Amino acid sequence: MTDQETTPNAGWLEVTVEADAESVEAVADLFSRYAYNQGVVIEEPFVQQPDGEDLAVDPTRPVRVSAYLPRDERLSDHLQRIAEGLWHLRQLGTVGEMQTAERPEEDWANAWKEHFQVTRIGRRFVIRPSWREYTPEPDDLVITLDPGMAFGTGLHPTTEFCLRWLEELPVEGKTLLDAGAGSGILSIAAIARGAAHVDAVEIDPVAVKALRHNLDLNQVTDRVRVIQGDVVEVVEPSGGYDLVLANIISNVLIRAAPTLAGAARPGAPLVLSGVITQREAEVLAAFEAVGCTLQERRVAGDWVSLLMTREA
Ligand SMILES: C[S@@+](CC[C@H](N)C(=O)[O-])C[C@H]1O[C@@H](n2cnc3c(N)ncnc32)[C@H](O)[C@@H]1O
Repeated sequence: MTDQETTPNAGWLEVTVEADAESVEAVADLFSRYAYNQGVVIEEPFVQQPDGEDLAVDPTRPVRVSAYLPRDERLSDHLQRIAEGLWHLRQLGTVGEMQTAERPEEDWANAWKEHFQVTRIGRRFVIRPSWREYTPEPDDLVITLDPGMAFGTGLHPTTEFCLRWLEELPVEGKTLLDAGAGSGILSIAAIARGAAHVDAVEIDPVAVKALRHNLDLNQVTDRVRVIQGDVVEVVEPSGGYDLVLANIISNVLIRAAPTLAGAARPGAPLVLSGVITQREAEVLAAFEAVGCTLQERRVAGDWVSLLMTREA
């Protein structure tokens, strides 16, 4: 967590819901409106393979979304609103019943932080939560993160897809667009791989705060420009980027396809992530319609990532 100036003292109510992949972001958004410092934990049933190669999601474990609500005079009102919100979300997807658990005040620090361990992704990237020690191996590219409420701890398959592409694609000396930058994890990773410059676009002001903080932590503020706003409105469709990264939900990707395709220089790759398999065909069609060609697709459980190139 970032910016925890004061912590309420009356204890916490932890609320948890299990949801399908498509509903997770909406549930997390709902919880974040009432959670302390808008913090939400998403536990993806994702397991890292020992050989570091393949991604795998454990289908026997559901996705869990949880948050800590302060035990204050607004609690019952907030629970009511969450219950209403969950009811609406159940009309659209699979969202389980809300579970609650009392948490004493002293659980707070650990409850947040125990979820985030030092994690190796691919051969070289190591995600280090800012409160954990890590001694790097010679080739490691360490990304120090304080995820706060922003998406992007490296633990989510959609982020991992992008990190693996970043390890494989030519990045050195290039100019990148990170559309939907969240915590800034991909922008920082790109700079660690030798990118010359990244434009990091993020719509959510709370995420932008975490993003700036993480750029500071990694001392890359001079090479990453933060642009707050909707990617469709703030990105130049003639941007001439050498690589476009977009880990955003399908609806936004589809809407932003002309902008993102235009932003890539002719022949440049676009990495699309955040796509659930049910929406893959629509996302693909949207990008093909604006002159992009599929090069490769990777799948992990319900999630798919597409590597496309803009026509030369
Ligand atoms: C799935 S997260 C990805 C975060 C990070 N890039 C990663 O790979 O882990 C998607 C991010 O896109 C942001 N976002 C959603 N719609 C957007 C839009 N129209 N323009 C810019 N950012 C957007 C969200 O606020 C969220 O932080």
